[in-house]
Formats: sequence, C-alpha cells, structure tokens
Amino acid sequence: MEKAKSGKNLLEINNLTVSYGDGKIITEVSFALKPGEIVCIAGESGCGKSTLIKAVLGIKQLGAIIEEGSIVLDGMDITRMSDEDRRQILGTQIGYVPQNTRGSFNNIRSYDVQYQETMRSHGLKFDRNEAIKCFDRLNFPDSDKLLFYQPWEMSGGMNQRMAIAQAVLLGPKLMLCDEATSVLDVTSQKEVIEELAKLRDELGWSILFITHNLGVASHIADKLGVMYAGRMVEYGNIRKVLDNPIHPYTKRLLSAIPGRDRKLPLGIEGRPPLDGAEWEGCNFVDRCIHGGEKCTEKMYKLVEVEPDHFASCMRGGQCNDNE
Ligand SMILES: Nc1ncnc2c1ncn2[C@@H]1O[C@H](COP(=O)(O)OP(=O)(O)OP(=O)(O)O)[C@@H](O)[C@H]1O
Repeated sequence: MEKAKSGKNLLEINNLTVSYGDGKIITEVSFALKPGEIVCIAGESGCGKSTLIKAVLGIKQLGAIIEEGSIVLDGMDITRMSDEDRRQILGTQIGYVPQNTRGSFNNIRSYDVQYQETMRSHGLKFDRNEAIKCFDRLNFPDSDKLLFYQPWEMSGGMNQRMAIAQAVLLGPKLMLCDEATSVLDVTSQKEVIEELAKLRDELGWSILFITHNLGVASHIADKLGVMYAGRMVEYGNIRKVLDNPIHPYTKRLLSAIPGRDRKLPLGIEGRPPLDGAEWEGCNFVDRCIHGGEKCTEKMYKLVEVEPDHFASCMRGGQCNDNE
C-alpha cells in the first residue's frame, strides 16, 4: 500500500531515550512519518513498542519519561509541552486507538453520550448527523442507530471501529494505533485494517501502527521498523525489509512466523535481555549465531544499506534461514 506522499515530515522522533524512572527502556530511537504515511513498529513483547507510543502521547500518568531526544509534530517540538498545551493537541492533532477500546469507553453509557463528552472536552460541538455520515463513509451497519448502543452490546471489532470513528470526528493528522487489531478475529482485523488504510487515503492520516503481526504490517505499512530490547535494529521500506532482511534479529523474527506446512517455525531461542536498552554493545549478541566479541564493543548505529533501508548490523547477510 505504498501511497505515502512526499514532502516534509509530520512526525519526527529524534534520538529518543525513554525510561520509567529507573533504567532506560528505549535508547536513541529515530525515525519520521510523512503526511499520509503508515509506519509499523514490530518486535517481541517488552521491546518498548508501547513505550514509544506513550512517549508521543506524553501523558504524565502513563509514566514514560523522555530522558533525551525530541518529538516534533508538524514542525512543533512537543517533547516537553505543558499539560494544558498537550490537552489542546491530543485528540484533535494526535488520535489514539488502544489495543482494547472496551477499557477506554464506559461500557454502560451510550456512544452518543460518550462522543458528546469527548467532543465537548476538546471545545468542539457534537453533530449527530456528522457522526452518522462518518459511519456511512466507513460502511458501518445500522449507522443511524449505532450511537444509541452501549459498548457492551457490541463486538470487540465494532468497539475498535467506533473508537476510530470518534477519532475521525476530532480530525487529527496523526493516528497512533497500539496493537489496535491484536485482540480481534481475522475478519474484524481485516475490516479495521481496511478502514485505517481508507482513512489514510481519504483524510491523509499518518499512522504509527504498533503490531506483533508482520502479516498485518505487510498489508498496511509503507515502512517497517523492527525494535529489539529498546533499540531500532532495522528500518525502511516495508518490501525491502521483509523481502531482504539484513539484521540477524529481523531474519530470525521472520523465521519465527508459523507457516501452513505443519512444521514448527525455526524461531529464536532465549529471551531478550530486560536491561537491553542499557547495554553498551549489541544487545542481541547472546541470541545471534554471529555474536562475537566485536559486537559487544559498541552499539552500532543504523546505516543505510540500500535506498530507504537501514540496519544496525550487516552480519545477517551471512545468516542462512535454514540453519
Ligand atoms: N508503567 C511502567 N512502569 C515500569 N515499567 C514499565 C511500564 N510499562 C512498561 N514497562 C516495562 O517497559 C518494557 C517495555 O514495555 P512495552 O509495553 O513498551 O513493550 P512492548 O514492546 O509494547 O510489549 P508488548 O508487545 O507486550 O505490549 C517492559 O520491560 C515493561 O515491563
């Protein structure tokens, strides 16, 4: 789905290091999103994907502290914005769809009431007809009745879609989706992904999409970032990263996807280090078939291996996927 527009970046993450007060969770992560671009971030559980989203949202209660680096939205440095200023941009400039919207909607109040409250809290007027038009645009069933349902009456997929529709009404330019399709069955997953892609095409949304699922990333993303233990180890055009992975971790991650041939996938032995974002050298060294002394000397930066494809280690070129 490579429909990204060129031009200046909508979001820039520069050298970002994040903690929860103790050790680092993310170290020196940098990438950018152009208007209309979808960037997926993948990696094993605990590698810091959600922490990245929390840092962009910047809500103090979420606990993520930016130790170094900056986050720039449409030319405006939002790294250390006041709470008041941040309230102005959350929702209206930065939208957010979490993994499970059942937890963010109140289960026993109608969407109508909840949409009204959200719009009012952003100083906007709620127009019921606009909401129905939005549901129609997204091909929701029973669009004229939907607002009067309560979230408990809806499926998980429909709740995710109602959260996306609410975001549309607020009119952000950037959408943050944190595992927004992970809890859904494959049919609902497909609907949500298609919806997000449509909104990107029609409204020019830039989407930062966190996922475990490289199949979903392959379908929706323009670019893919692979994170390992708090660091970005590979980044670039989705086709280049998936078809020609360079970093040994990316290769192993791809080899861990189950196929339909009833064989167990190769996978990756061991677990990522919990303090990997603190390591001086490569933090994948213990699990890497090429890991050697040189790898522990320093952290290798991402370098451009081919146009629009960056990796922090070249040794994956020697990896044999059948090993
Ligand atoms: N509020 C918090 N306080 C302290 N540590 C936290 C907090 N939230 C997350 N962590 C830790 O930060 C690390 C990264 O967590 P994060 O949720 O960002 O990973 P993730 O890649 O999104 O994982 P998953 O795919 O399982 O959601 C983990 O070790 C986690 O235990």
